[in-house]
Amino acid sequence: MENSPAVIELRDARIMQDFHTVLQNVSLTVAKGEFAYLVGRTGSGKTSLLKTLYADLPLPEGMGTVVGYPLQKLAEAKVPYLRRKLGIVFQDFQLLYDRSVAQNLLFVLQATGWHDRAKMKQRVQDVLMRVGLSSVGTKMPHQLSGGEQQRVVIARALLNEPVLLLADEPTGNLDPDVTDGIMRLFLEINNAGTAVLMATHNYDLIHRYPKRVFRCANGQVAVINNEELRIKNWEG
Ligand SMILES: Nc1ncnc2c1ncn2[C@@H]1O[C@H](COP(=O)(O)OP(=O)(O)OP(=O)(O)O)[C@@H](O)[C@H]1O
Repeated sequence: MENSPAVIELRDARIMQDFHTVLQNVSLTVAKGEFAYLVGRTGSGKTSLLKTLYADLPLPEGMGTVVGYPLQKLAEAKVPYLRRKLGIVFQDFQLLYDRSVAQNLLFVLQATGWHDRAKMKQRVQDVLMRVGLSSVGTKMPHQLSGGEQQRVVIARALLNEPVLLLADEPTGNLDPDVTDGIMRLFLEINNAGTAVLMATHNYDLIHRYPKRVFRCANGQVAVINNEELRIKNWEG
C-alpha cells in the first residue's frame, strides 16, 4: 500500500453523521502529488467527507485508504499514525491562544514523538520560513492578522512533512487578496510534492487555478467536468 500511487482511495463508501447518511456510493481517487477541490452547497457533506478521511468519523460501509492506511479497519491506536502523515487545515484556525506561535508548533512536535529540542526548534524555524513568517515565532497568535494566523496553521500542518494536506475552507474567513496569498502557498506546497484536497466555496479561486473538482450533491460525489464548471450554479 505504501507504494500506491493514490493518497486517497474510496470505493462505494458511505459517509455518516450519527445515524444519518450524508453521502453514499462515494468512489474517488486522489493521486500522489495531485491538487483537487471539493465543492458543494452548505450541508452537502464536504466536512463530513474530510472528517472520514482523517478518521474523525468512522467508515461504516465501503472501502477507503488514506496515505496507505485502510479506514474501514483502522484501530483507534493507529489513528495518530495516519494523522502524522496528514496535514489538516481548518477555516477557524484552532491555534492555542495562550502560547506563542513557536510554542504552538513545538506542542505539536512533542505530541507527535519528537524529542531533540535543537531539532524541534530548527523544524519550527523551517516551517515558519516556508510560509513566509520567519520572524513571528515569539508572537502570540492574537497579535497576528487572520492571513498570518492561517499561515501559522499551514506551517503547523507541514511540521511532519505530510504527503497529503486536507483543507476545509481554509480561506473562508479571509479577504480576497489574503485569500490569493494563501492559495499560492498551497500551490507552492503542492508543487513540492504534497497532495492537496481543499474544500471551498470560492468560485473565483477554482477559475483562477483550475484543478480537478469533486462536487458533493444529492448525497453523492462526482467529478465536475469543464463544461459544468462554466455554468454559474456549479454548486447545485
Ligand atoms: N456533528 C454532527 N452530527 C449530526 N449531523 C451533522 C453533524 N455535523 C454535520 N451534520 C450534518 O451532516 C450534513 C453534512 O454536513 P457537512 O458539515 O459535512 O456539510 P458541508 O458541505 O461541509 O457544509 P458547509 O459548506 O456549510 O461547511 C448536514 O446535513 C449536517 O447538518
